[in-house]
Amino acid sequence: MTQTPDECTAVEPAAADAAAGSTADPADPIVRLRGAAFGYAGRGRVAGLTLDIHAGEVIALIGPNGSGKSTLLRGLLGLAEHLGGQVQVLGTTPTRARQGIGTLPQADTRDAGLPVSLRQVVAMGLYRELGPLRPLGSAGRAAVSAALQRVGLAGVAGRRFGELSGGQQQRGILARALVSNPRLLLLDEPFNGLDRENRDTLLELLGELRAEGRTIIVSTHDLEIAQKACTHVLLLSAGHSHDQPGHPAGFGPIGEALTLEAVEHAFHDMTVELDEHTVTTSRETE
Ligand SMILES: Nc1ncnc2c1ncn2[C@@H]1O[C@H](COP(=O)(O)OP(=O)(O)OP(=O)(O)O)[C@@H](O)[C@H]1O
Repeated sequence: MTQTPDECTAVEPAAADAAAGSTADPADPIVRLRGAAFGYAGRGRVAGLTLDIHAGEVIALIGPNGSGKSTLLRGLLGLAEHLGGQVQVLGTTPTRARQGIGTLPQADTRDAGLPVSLRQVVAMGLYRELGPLRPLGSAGRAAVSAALQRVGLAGVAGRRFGELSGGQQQRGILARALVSNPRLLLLDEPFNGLDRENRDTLLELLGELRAEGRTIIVSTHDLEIAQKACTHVLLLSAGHSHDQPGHPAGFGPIGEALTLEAVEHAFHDMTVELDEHTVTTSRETE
């Protein structure tokens, strides 16, 4: 990952889309942002993003609540509004790139009550390619089985998704993200609420995915995960007031950019403590 100066003036999203176009070169970065801003209802929630993420890099996305981590991940999928700057994902626009991206949204955004089996949940990861009404076919079924095997859940494939433990559901959603063999994975706090065993399993899996050369952006508050599984860190800081968008506070290889000073800078109005492996924060005014 290289950090470049914010040399590109913001352009209209439509112009950025046209620029992204179909001229993708395999050597191009997987994600290229130039002064990018994302938000909702016309209001920027994260802005000033200028960076390149290259194939095989695993980025830990760290920042206080509300700094825009989820908004950035959603922006890369075309699900949050692109409000300025240039955005290129897999050589094209986020919306067009979406099919090539595996995602794991935050646990609280999922509907675990749906009457579907784990196998059906994982198969949903193929519907963007297949279309929802097309049968999976033998290749699709084999991909679903392989993804379930990979996350250690082959034995519970037929169980109703909502009956699985939180850790199993999380691994199931990761299988859904992996089933289409994506080049880019966007994982939003995949370790939240996991017990030690599930956390270790996921950490090991992340290491394997990294070794395979996949590009991954993973938001986390867990520094041990950042240090063990990631090659780079992007620190986001919240705006100084509620009206201001979050913005980058540090960016680079883990060994250089993930320091206590940098984390304190990102969590600027909070007291930061690093326990065994987690960033714990409290408001200075508390
Ligand atoms: N769908 C939405 N519509 C409007 N505002 C939103 C929406 N989702 C998030 N926001 C707002 O955008 C800001 C950034 O939120 P976001 O969820 O991206 O932060 P985050 O860094 O991921 O936080 P957390 O660590 O709590 O998940 C917050 O002020 C939040 O209230």
